[in-house]
Parts: sequence; C-alpha cells; structure tokens
Amino acid sequence: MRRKKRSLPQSAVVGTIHTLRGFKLAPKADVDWCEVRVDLLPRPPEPELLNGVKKPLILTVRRGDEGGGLALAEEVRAELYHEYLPLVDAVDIEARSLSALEGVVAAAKISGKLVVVSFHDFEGMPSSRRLRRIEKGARDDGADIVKVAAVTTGPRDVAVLLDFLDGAEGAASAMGMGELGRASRLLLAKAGSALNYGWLDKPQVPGQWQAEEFAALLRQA
Ligand SMILES: O=C1C[C@@](O)(C(=O)O)C[C@@H](O)[C@@H]1O
Repeated sequence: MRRKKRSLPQSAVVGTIHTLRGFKLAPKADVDWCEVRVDLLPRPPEPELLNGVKKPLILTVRRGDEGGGLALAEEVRAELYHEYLPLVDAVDIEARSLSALEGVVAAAKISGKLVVVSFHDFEGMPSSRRLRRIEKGARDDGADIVKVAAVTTGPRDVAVLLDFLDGAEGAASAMGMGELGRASRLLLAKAGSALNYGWLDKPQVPGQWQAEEFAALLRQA
C-alpha cells in the first residue's frame, strides 16, 4: 500500500492490533484507523501483514514501564520504529521516551508521517496543570497530536480530560481507563478527541469499547 501524507484525524476510531488475529479482522473492520502494537505481538510482524490492513496505520512500540510488552534495549526499539516507518502513516511515542527516540521523530517528520506523543497514567488522573506542561513539552518536541490516557473513577477525572481537550493548542486525544472509561471515551470522542481507541480481537485496556461497536455508538451519539 502506498502511504500518502495524512491530514490530522478528527474524532477517528482506531482499532488496535495487538494479536495476530487482529491483522485478520482489521481489513474488514468498520473503523477509520488501526494501530499496530508491535510490543504486544508475539513476534515482529511481516511487512505484508501491515500492508494487508488497508487503512491508515499508527505504529506503537512501547516499553514495559509504559504499559508495553517489551523489555528491549532502546536501540532495538528505535530499530523497530525505523524498520516499519515506511509502512505506516503515524508513529506513537510515549512522552517519557521522546529523548531516547528523537531520531525516530526526526525520521517521521522527514518522511511526512504524523507524530503522536502519548502520556499514560495507569494509577490515577494527573492535574490539569501537569497535563498542560506535558502537552507543551510534547509540542516543542514535534508532536502533531498529543494524547492522554488516564484513570477515570469519578466525574472530576472526566472533567480534567475534557479541560485538556478544550485548552489544547493543537490536535489532541483524551480517553479514560477504568470505571468511567467507556462513558468518557464516548463523550471525549464526541468532544473532538482526534484518535479514539477500541479493541478488534480482545480487550487490551480496562475501559475500551470493541472498536466497531464504538464507531456505531458514536454515529448515534
Ligand atoms: O495510547 C493508546 C491508548 C490505549 O492505551 C487506550 O487506552 O485505549 C490503547 C493503546 O494501544 C494506545 O497506544
């Protein structure tokens, strides 16, 4: 598949591919984008598998402490990003890995790929001020889209994510995990979150919708 330069997604539903079966489901799935979680797959996928998805693709290779499945040396992780870069439309890098992977961001920019910079909090909800600082740092380092996923247990947590979207200085994504995860995802996608994740094969994060169900609900919401 030839990869043309993508414009920024708007309220797009992303189906995550984190199992080999995910590659089979993706081509027919009624979603806007797909994400390949190379770190969660049993082995690095063959290029044909990525080409077979036939949808705009995000490449993600997370470290264990970022919610990923890989305990690899940073050079190896960078190599994986470089290897798959021509086959995708965007790369997703966790904010804390930006300095280690600055070469990947540079290569993505040169080849016209979108750069998504993510921040995850699997324990709670950061303050609005902290999220704003993270956004500023990410944009300074080249982020086209800044994405936050954090635990939403009560209305205040959802409000923090809505506020993050509302005050963002460019394209942004926000989503809850846990108790109010699903409810927050519908609301945030409707409120303009650029990328909104759901599972294709099996749940990956507490609070995700099945991706096609999510897309259908959003059309009605
Ligand atoms: O950053 C994200 C968002 C996510 O963690 C979620 O909460 O749906 C799912 C991940 O695969 C993706 O890289």
